[in-house]
Amino acid sequence: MAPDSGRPAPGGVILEVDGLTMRFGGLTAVSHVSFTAARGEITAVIGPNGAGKTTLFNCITGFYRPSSGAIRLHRPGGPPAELHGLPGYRIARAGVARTFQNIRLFPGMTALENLLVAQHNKLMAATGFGIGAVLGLSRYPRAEREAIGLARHWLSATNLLDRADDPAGALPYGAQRRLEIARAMCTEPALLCLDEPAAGLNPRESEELARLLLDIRGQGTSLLLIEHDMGVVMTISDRVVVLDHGKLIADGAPAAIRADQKVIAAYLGEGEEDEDLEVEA
Ligand SMILES: Nc1ncnc2c1ncn2[C@@H]1O[C@H](COP(=O)(O)OP(=O)(O)OP(=O)(O)O)[C@@H](O)[C@H]1O
Repeated sequence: MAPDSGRPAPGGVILEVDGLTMRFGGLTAVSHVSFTAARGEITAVIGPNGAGKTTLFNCITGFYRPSSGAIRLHRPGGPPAELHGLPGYRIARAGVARTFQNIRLFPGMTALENLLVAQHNKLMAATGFGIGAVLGLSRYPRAEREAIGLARHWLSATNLLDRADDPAGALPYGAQRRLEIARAMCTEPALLCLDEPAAGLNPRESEELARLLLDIRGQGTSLLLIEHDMGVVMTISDRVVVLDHGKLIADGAPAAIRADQKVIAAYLGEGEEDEDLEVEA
C-alpha cells in the first residue's frame, strides 16, 4: 500500500496511487508517485506549471495508460478496483468522474440536456438497451423521471436552476464551469476529479465554487482536485499532495504544506507571482 502521511483517515482510503510513472518518450512526466486520498475528504494536487498534475489525473481517469505503477479505487465491503490501464469509460463506471481544464460541454444542448446525457447509460439500461421498449416494458418513464430529478437537484446545487433551458454555450463562463461539475455529479461518482475548477473565475465565483465543493463533500463524495488558486486549495482541502518535476515532494495538511521548505522552494523556483503560496490564514 502507498505510504500515508500518518494522519488517520476516518472513512478509510478511497484512492491509492502506488509507484505511478508516466513517460512520454524520454520525458518522465510522473515519476514513482505514491499517495492515498481518503474517503469523504478533499485532496488537492498542487505544484508549479509542468509538475505533472494533469498527467497524473489523466492516468487516474484512464486518458493515459501509465508506464508503470498501480491505481486502486477502494470500495467499502469489496476488493479494490484496479484502474491501471482500464479505458476511461470503465473507470467512470467504477465510480470516478472528472472535469477538464478546458470546458467540454455540449454547447448547443440546454443545461438540463447536458445533465441528462451524462445519465445516458442508466437511461439506456432502463430501456433494456432497446429490447424493453419493443416488449412494452415500462421501466424507462420512471428512470427518466429520476434522471430529471437528479439533474434538477444538481442544477439547484450549482445555482443554475433558472438557466435549465438555456443552451449551455450561452451561459457565462463561471456558470459553464459549475454546469460541468453538475454534469459530473449526475454520474453519482464516489470520487470526483476536478482539473483546475477555479481557472478563470473571479474572486466571488471562486468563493462560490469553494462552497459548492464543500457541499459535494458534505453529500458524501470524495474529491481530488488540481488547483492553482491557493486561496481555494488552502481553504477547502483536507489534504494537499505536492508534485514538482513529476515527483511527489510533500503530502500533508494545508498548514504543514504552507510551511514546507521544499514546497516553498519549488514555487519560488518557478518565479510566478500567481503561484504564490502566501494566502490569508
Ligand atoms: N501528451 C504528452 N506528450 C508529451 N509530453 C507531455 C504530454 N502531456 C504532458 N507532457 C509533459 O509532461 C510534463 C507535465 O505536464 P502536465 O501537463 O502534467 O503538468 P501540470 O502540472 O498539469 O502543468 P500545468 O499546471 O501547467 O497544467 C510537461 O513537461 C509536459 O510538457
